[in-house]
Amino acid sequence: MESNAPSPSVLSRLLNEWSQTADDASVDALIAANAGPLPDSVLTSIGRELLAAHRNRLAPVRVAYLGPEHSFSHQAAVLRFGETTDLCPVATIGAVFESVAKGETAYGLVPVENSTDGRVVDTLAAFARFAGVDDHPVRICGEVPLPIHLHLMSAGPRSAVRRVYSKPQALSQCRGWLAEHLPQAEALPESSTAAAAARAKTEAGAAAVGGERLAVEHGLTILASEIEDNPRNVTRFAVLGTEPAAATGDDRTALLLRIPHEPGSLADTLAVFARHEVNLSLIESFPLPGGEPGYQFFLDCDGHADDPAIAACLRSLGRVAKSVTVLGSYPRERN
Ligand SMILES: O=C(O)C(=O)C[C@]1(C(=O)O)C=C[C@@H](O)C=C1
Repeated sequence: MESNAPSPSVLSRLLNEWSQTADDASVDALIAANAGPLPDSVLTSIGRELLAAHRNRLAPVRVAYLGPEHSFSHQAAVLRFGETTDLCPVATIGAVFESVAKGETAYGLVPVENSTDGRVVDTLAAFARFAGVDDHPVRICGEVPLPIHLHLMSAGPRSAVRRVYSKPQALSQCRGWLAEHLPQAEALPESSTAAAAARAKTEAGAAAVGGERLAVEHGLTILASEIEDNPRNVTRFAVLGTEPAAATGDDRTALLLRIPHEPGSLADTLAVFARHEVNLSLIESFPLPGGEPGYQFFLDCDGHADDPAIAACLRSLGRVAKSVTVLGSYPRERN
């Protein structure tokens, strides 16, 4: 019987022809020209996978993420780097930074902030720790906004659930639902949603909160779907790397500022952004290391550090702040 499926050699020719000249912008162009029948989301996945497969054949890439497999960090890594990339699960967010810093992996994926729950403390703590190290090579070179849908899953029935495990951020994103629908259950922390699912599989009376794929992989039953308190729940991941990303005209810059611990110092700092007409999209205060009095601040602003306006703003900041660390400039992704 004749098959309509292209042979592997046709596929690899296709792969070569399209991806030899293609880059990330080509995937966007593919979507812009899409007249069906495939939906944009499918075409985006195909384009990205082709590109990733070709790049990996030329120079294999390793990427660290908070595992185990099928965590949201894993999903973000697949979205950004494709299934053919060597995706390496590690146990903590700090270990993702270490892996990139030591050159064990070229990139890392870490969650930075969630639209319901706010900042991810472990990530900011790692940035704060590494920013103090001279010549530290880890920087942000991209972002991945990922819609987060949370499901309650268990090996037993809902009436038997006494403990609900997940990463604290995921538990917090559905704390209203848990309080209303499972008031008898104790919410307990795990190192990731994927680790929580593994535990729910073996522990009687335990359930996990995580992504749909985890239930499939661990043979758990979904007891309640989409339990996130905010239906537009999105987590923004940072892509860590050691090479700076070039300016695209639609970029974001992440900064860590240490400012004098005295009245008016934060106001003076913010006035610099206003004077240079630079828009801020995030500001988070964070304690200084070693219990020193005062705070350090994480800020995201629109633009690239190489843009003249941002470069001038950074020079002025250098005059009011004790230290200014550019954590990275990278293309903005819209979700
Ligand atoms: O535990 C996971 O699955 C993760 O990838 C971590 C993480 C986070 O810490 O924010 C990522 C996305 C969701 O917000 C929940 C958990």
